[in-house]
Amino acid sequence: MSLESIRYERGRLEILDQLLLPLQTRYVKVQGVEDGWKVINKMQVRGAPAIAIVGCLSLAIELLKEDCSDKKVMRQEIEGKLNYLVSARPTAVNIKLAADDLINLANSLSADENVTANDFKERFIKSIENMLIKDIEDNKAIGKFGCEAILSRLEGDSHVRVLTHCNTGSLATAGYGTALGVIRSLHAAKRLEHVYCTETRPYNQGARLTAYELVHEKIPSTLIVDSMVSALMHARNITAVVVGADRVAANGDTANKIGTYQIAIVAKHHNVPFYVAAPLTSIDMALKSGERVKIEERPDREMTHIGEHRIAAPGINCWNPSFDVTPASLITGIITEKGVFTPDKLYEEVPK
Ligand SMILES: CSC[C@H]1O[C@H](OP(=O)(O)O)[C@H](O)[C@@H]1O
Repeated sequence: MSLESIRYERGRLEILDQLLLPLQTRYVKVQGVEDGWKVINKMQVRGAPAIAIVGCLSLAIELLKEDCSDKKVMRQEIEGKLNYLVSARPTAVNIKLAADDLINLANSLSADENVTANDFKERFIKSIENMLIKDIEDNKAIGKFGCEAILSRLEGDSHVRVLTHCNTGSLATAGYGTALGVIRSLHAAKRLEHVYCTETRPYNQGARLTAYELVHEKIPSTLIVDSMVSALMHARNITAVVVGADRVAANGDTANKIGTYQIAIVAKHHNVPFYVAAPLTSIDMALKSGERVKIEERPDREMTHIGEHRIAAPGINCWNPSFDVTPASLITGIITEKGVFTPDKLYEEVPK
């Protein structure tokens, strides 16, 4: 079993085709930005951080092959290719923020007369490669802070039962994961009694990917159908819910996988703390609230079929939004690599 969603060395990028998991482990070569756009849009690679990292690495691969001596031309091409990559999926903000940072870097390298075209290329590609390392460091810090936050609400050394949704692990990031990173940290601290993961229809990130990661690491876990969340909270004493994020607005409203909003409502009803785990690269401080988040709608076939097998009546209309927005009022805390913030304090307290 491989949990490495991204395989990269300079000049070579492969991604684990997550459409084939858990039954097949197959890596797909990414040889430029067109390949990068395709594997993101088809969800062969998915997860807000992984989308940003793979998209930018696909640009690094393409740039390395180019023999360009004109920095201004390079800068222009970089901007165009990054804007193209951002268009692959609209809801997660990570790739947009990464593109903005990289365009700013390209502008400053292009304007600096002491920087040669080769220096430009080297420093630009290095900046993208650093995203891989930083993402894992951020996730380890998220795991630590999230573990501390959940345990701080308990007395003694009791063990916790956690519910999570979708996939936020090594298959959604460069490694370790965000919400699943919190779960890994609780497990490492020997304080995790059990984790429940939802199947997360229709792409089944939970049943196919999160379950895959949990089984691989022998973390005590149970898969539940999305519609079981209320019954689970009624029947089992769930300590906390921890989910990921695709775009957190400045007021703490959070866009995440479809179904997150209703889990937050059920958690509120049962007085179960509801945490969002997300790196700062998932926080869109330019967005005042979740009202205006663009929610991606995906093809009907992702609902009506599992693989080649049709499971819905031919001719039925479908509505397939890939995300929903959980209002800040339902969120206990936002766990980042810089600490845990209540939604009302996020804008003023998160380091800019
Ligand atoms: C670590 S962020 C993962 C985030 O992305 C997932 O969406 P998708 O699988 O469509 O890329 C889901 O919303 C997760 O919470």
